[in-house]
Amino acid sequence: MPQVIKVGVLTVSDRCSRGEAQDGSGANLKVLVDAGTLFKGKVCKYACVPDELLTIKDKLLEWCEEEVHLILTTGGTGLGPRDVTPEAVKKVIERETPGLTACMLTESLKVTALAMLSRPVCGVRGRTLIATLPGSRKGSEECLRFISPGIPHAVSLIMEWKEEVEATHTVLQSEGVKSGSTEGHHHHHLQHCGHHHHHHHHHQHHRQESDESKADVSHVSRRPRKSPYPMIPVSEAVETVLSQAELCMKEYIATKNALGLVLAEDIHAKDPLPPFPASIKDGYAVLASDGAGTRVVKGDSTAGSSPGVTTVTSGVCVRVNTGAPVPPGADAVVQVRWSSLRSMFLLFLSLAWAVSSDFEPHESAYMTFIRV
Ligand SMILES: Nc1nc2c(c(=O)[nH]1)N[C@H]1C(S)=C(S)[C@@H](COP(=O)(O)OP(=O)(O)OC[C@H]3O[C@@H](n4cnc5c(N)ncnc54)[C@H](O)[C@@H]3O)O[C@H]1N2
Ligand code: MOO
Repeated sequence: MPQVIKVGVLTVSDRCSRGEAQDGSGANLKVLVDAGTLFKGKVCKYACVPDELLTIKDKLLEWCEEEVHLILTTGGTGLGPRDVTPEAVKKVIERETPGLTACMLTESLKVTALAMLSRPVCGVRGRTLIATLPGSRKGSEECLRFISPGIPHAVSLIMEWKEEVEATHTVLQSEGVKSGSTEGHHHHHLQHCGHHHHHHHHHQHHRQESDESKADVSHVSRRPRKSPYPMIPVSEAVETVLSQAELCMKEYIATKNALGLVLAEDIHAKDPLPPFPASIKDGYAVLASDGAGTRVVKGDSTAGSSPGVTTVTSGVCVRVNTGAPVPPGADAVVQVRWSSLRSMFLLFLSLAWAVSSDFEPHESAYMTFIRV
C-alpha cells in the first residue's frame, strides 16, 4: 500500500490574501492533489499569505514542524519587485533539489518562453520537500504535473519509506541501461533482475531482446514490457498473502451491512434459486439417449414459463431459452447452433398433430441434431 503524501498548498499573493482576488491556483492545486491521479496525496494544509518574506518563511517553518511531506507554493516567483517566494524558500531549505527546478524550467520553456521569468527554488528541510510553482493557475498546474513523476520517490527517500524506495528501485533496475535521449531506442539489459540468475533466464533474455529489436516501438502501447517481479504459481501467491494476513474475529452481521466483508464460512441458501433446473443456454431440451436425429418440436419454455407444463419424451424436444425451466423428462439441452431446421411443411404439421395433442402448431418443425 503506497503511503499517502501529506501536502501543504501555500498561495503567495498580495491580492488574494487581501481578498481582492480569488485564489484559483491554490484551489486548483488542491483538487489536483486530492484527485490522487498525479500521486497518492492529500492536501492537509492550506494558507494564503501576502508577498512578504517573513510571513512566507514563518508559514513554511510551521508546516515543516508539523511534518507536512510536500509544500507547494504558488506565486511570487517572478521578477516583480514584491516577488520574494524563492528568497523565503531559500532561507528555509537545508538542501536544494536542482533536478526538480531544472525539470520545471525545461518543461515549462517548451510551453512558453515566458517561463524563463520564473525563478523556481526547490529543496528539502528536515522531512519536508518544498517546491515553488508559478502564480497563474495554468503555470502552477503545469509545473506540478511536470515534477509529479518524481514526487512519490522523492518523499519516500526523504521519509525513509524503505519498502517504497525498494519497489521503485526494482522497477527501475529491471528496465536496464537506457542509451539516452532517443525514446524507444534499443537498450541493453546490463543489469539483471538481481535475484534469480538461473540458466533459463539467460535464454529468455536473449529471446526477448531479439523480439524487442523487431518490435514496433513508435507507439507507447506497442513497446514490449517485462514484469520486474518473478513469475510464481497462484498457489504460492495465495500462500504468501495468507502468511501475511491476520485472522480476524468472526462476527455476525446483517447482509445489508456486509458490503466489502469476506465470508468466514460457506453459507447455504435455504431454498434453491431458481426453484427448478434452468437452462444455461438457448436450445432444445431433449433426451440424450435418443442421440442425433430428427425431433418434433413439441412446445417451448421461455423465462417465466411454469416448469412442468410440457414434458419431453423420446423423439420430441422442447425449445428452451436461457434461464427458462428445463421441461421434465429432458436430460440435455442442445444448443441452437448445433441443430438445423428440417422443414415446416403442412404435411409434417398435420402429422405432428396426430402424434401429439399438446403440440403448438406455430412451433411445429422437424429438427435435425447434428451433434449431441
Ligand atoms: N509552465 C509554465 N510556467 C510559467 C508560466 C506558464 O504559463 N506555464 N508562466 C510564466 C510567467 S508569465 C511568469 S510571469 C512567471 C512567474 O510567475 P509568478 O510566480 O511570479 O506569478 P505571479 O506573478 O504571482 O502571478 C502570475 C499570474 O497569475 C495570476 N495569479 C497569481 N496568483 C493567483 C492565484 N492564487 N489564483 C489565480 N491567479 C493567480 C496573477 O494574477 C498573474 O496574472 O512564471 C512563468 N512560468
Ligand atoms: O506575469 Mo506573467 O508575465 O504572469 O504573464
